[in-house]
Amino acid sequence: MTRAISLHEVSKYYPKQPSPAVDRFSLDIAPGEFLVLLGPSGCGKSTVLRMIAGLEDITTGELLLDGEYSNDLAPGDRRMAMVFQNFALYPSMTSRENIGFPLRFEMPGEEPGPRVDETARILGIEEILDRYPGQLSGGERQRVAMGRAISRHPSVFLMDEPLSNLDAKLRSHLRAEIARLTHGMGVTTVYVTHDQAEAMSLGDRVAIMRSGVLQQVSPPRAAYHLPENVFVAAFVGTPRINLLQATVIAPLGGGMWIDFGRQRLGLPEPLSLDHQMLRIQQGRPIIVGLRSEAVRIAQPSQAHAGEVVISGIVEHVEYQGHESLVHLNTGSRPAIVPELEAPRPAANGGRAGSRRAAGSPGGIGRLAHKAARRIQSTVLERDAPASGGLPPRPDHAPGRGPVSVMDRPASPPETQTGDLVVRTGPDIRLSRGDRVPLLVDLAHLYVFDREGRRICPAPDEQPRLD
Ligand SMILES: Nc1ncnc2c1ncn2[C@@H]1O[C@H](COP(=O)(O)OP(=O)(O)OP(=O)(O)O)[C@@H](O)[C@H]1O
Repeated sequence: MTRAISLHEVSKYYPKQPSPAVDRFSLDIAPGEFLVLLGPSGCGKSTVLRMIAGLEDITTGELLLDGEYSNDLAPGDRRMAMVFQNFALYPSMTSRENIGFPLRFEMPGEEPGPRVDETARILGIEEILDRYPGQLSGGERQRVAMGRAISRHPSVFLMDEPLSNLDAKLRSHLRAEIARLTHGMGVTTVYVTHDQAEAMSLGDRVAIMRSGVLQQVSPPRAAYHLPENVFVAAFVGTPRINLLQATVIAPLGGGMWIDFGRQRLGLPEPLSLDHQMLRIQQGRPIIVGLRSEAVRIAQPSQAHAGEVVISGIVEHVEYQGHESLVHLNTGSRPAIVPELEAPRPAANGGRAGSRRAAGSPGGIGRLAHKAARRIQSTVLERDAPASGGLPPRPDHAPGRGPVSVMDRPASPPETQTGDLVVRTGPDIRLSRGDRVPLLVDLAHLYVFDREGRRICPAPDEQPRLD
């Protein structure tokens, strides 16, 4: 039997800790669902998992299992099986004994052999049943650990970074195996990871946490395409989304631009509904998000409808075999999400940046409060645009831009990293200092407000996932 799990406003305070490890966490997990808890180290994922398992007391809030209040239910009565990162096998027992051990308690008087054999068949580990953990590879040990969980026929699997001790190839192989197994068995699974690629490939839904606070729960595609805030946008996706500080310029006479300091993006007219909504941001700082698929290096003559032209100067080309990542300087100021990266080194030894506390949105009701909790201190901003060899500020009308193809400035810029990373084919030949035209696809433009909330595409819009 598989079961529903509901957490209502669950908080966890550890002794002597000033702030909660988990802060008013609410989530409903459907029977048979594969739910991934995703977030950076220390954000409270394992604590949530352990509260579901009954290994950690809930300080405030409610845990419901199949609708029944279960905060005080003993771990052994929850019919849940856990798989940990460190395999947790008994070294003096063979694989067969490790898998059969919990069954001796769950099915007293019954011979565990048939269940162990059935499990070994499912996992393809019949060959190693008589070996001890010390005689197994990491991947084999983790299979045995999973076997021990599966053989119990639990109603819920709780997995805490079960693959993080394995090498990349094995991880991807076992990931596929876990997906196949859990979906095949239809057992509710809660899976903790800090690896966004793992979360995206495994989860029916992904719950993204930051500093104990749930940021967004959605299917992986929505987490990628419609991140609710800048933290989610930055955490999900590889290469990481480009985040640039900008302002909206919308003169009364018409037209609208997004101004990055040295360059502007002209929004095509007639303005889309989403872009019209940006008018209220006029003059306020915003954060623009451009995923790598939103920008391409190409001649302006190749621009499709909805693409506008800016330019950038090549700082560095990262060859990756199947593609290259081109780091460019567009003269913009990156916005940095604190937990996810150290501030990038400033150009020419300039100041690294100043932390500005994100303002509270003020008491405009519960939703606003909730949103504020999600996004507190979301972004750092780097003070000055990178200097040296910057592209000129284009004098362009909406929808048009400067055309300057790979002309090499007399003295190349001295910046160490760019503000924009663009994906290209592996064969592109570029050198540091080349100026290249960039086509920005406005259909893939994200805009976040000063507090990091997504404002474009508008939040209440139906997902447009094409
Ligand atoms: N037993 C404990 N006593 C005090 N603080 C704790 C305890 N366990 C966890 N914490 C703290 O609670 C916060 C959340 O920890 P938790 O292990 O849930 O995070 P996590 O997201 O699972 O991190 P990781 O991915 O590194 O395991 C952290 O700040 C951690 O230091």
